[in-house]
Amino acid sequence: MVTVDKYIVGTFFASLLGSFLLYVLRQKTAAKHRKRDQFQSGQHYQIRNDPTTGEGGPHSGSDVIIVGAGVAGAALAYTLGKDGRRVRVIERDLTEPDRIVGELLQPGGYIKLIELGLEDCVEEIDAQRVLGYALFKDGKNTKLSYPLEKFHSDVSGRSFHNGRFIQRMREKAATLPNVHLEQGTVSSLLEENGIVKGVEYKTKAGQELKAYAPLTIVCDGCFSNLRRSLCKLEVEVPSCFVGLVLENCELPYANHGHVILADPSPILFYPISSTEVRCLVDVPGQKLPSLASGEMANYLKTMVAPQIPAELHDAFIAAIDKGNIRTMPNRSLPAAPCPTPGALLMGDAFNMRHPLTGGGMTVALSDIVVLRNLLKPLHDMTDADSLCRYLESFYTLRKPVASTINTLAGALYKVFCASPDQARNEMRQACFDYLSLGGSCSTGPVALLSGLNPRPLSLVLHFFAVATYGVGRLLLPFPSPKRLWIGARLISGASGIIFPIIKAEGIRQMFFPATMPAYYRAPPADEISDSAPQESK
Ligand SMILES: Cc1cc2nc3c(=O)[nH]c(=O)nc-3n(C[C@H](O)[C@H](O)[C@H](O)COP(=O)(O)OP(=O)(O)OC[C@H]3O[C@@H](n4cnc5c(N)ncnc54)[C@H](O)[C@@H]3O)c2cc1C
Repeated sequence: MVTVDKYIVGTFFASLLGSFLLYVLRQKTAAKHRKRDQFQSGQHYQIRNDPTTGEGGPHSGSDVIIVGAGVAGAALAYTLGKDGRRVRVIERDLTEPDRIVGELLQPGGYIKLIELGLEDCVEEIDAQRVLGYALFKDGKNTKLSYPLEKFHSDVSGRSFHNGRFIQRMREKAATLPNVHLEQGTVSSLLEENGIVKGVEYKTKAGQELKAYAPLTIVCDGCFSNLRRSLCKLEVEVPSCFVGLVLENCELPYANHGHVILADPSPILFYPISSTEVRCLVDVPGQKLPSLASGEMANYLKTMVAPQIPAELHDAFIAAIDKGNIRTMPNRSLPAAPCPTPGALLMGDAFNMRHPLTGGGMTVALSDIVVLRNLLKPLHDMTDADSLCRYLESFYTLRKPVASTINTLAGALYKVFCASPDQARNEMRQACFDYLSLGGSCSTGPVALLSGLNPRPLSLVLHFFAVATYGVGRLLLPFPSPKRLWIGARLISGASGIIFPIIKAEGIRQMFFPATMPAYYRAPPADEISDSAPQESK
């Protein structure tokens, strides 16, 4: 009897405790949802205990101003905030972005996300795991898996709605008490004697304000208005992407990106949620068929639809008929900084590559890791000149990762485009067949593309292995003068593709970074301190 009583009393208290825990959990979840809703409507943000609002005067409260809270700005704000910096972020629009960019994060980028402590930002957004690519050409296809065997089981690519990912990062950054996120459009950098002291911006209410900090990091994206004085502007626009969302369809290879080597240029498909597939159709040049006149819908139906896998055809046509067709220019901008005391460029404002390989976010996140490590030992950043000299090493240290991803994107885009030139088409076919060989012929290039092994030398070796493979096939079993000639043009065409890109990246920085003096630059002595900012909890 006593045992039964004990059992009843025990059960009573256990259920009481259970109900209490359930209540606490519910309250927490409800608060989390309320906060998420506020974030999505953009109402949440406000400056907390920030003395620099308005004309606060030089460096009165922030260590760093970040312009733009997109992929780079939001991740950077969290990273520097976590390291104890007082960060002020000014973003033009804090509502959830709705864009066709930055939807596939390569596994190399996901690893950087882990290094920054931001990996939970791809959770709760219906992100999809990406395990590799499938390549389609002339009715044949081949599956190229990411070489993930040596990594933690959680590591893979992730694809998602860009806006949801960004909103999660903004939300996480704003949880830090020393990060202040506000809505405003920065109109100019405030410069005194060649040193950037801060920014001038307009608030949502139309008020014009100034903000000051020892370091201003400009992350205002691909259409940056502020980069003009901070880098050499050599933006190229080789093509545009036309974006559609396909619903209710299954990709031929689940959890894979799909690249169709179509005519005139590639078409991409990848999942962005459990029910949606993003399609990006590349259109060479800058002039697009008109959306308004229906020319675009006609182009997609007559020129593109016949080239896509049959499984996707109906959903593709339905997406065109639904009418939500978006376009974006595909820009490339080699990193060519004009080091300026008090300011730094990051993200697409600084460096862009063709988005065919989905490398932009990986480069941005990798750059943030490099910058974080450089800034970590610094206590005081007020000596703008010595900080600027020290940060020149950033441009060299970022090179192995950034230049490999950039070069591959530019070269692959050119190789994957159809061409009337027979030598170029041989190279395109050789590339498809080389990747289909499997083994290191597929894992090597995929490791480069995914950011898992971003080594410039490996890139050049694989690129010329493809060209040699193409020439070998032309010459075997019996070379003819015509085939010899095509082979020679193939090699010269391959060189003509890759060498200008490498030159723009900087041969020495790319292949021999350790020979650059900036590589060894030490932090300014009087700015290092034992009491460097502490990590925020
Ligand atoms: C069509 C296309 C598809 C792409 N797909 C991929 C992909 O699948 N994977 C991948 O890794 N990369 C992809 N990229 C590249 C990727 O989108 C970028 O590399 C990445 O978004 C760069 O982040 P960012 O923070 O520099 O710019 P953004 O994410 O664009 O953020 C810039 C932010 O600055 C704000 N801003 C701008 N001006 C001001 C101002 N004056 N004041 C205040 N705020 C301002 C903007 O509102 C915005 O929030 C793609 C690019 C294109 C063009």
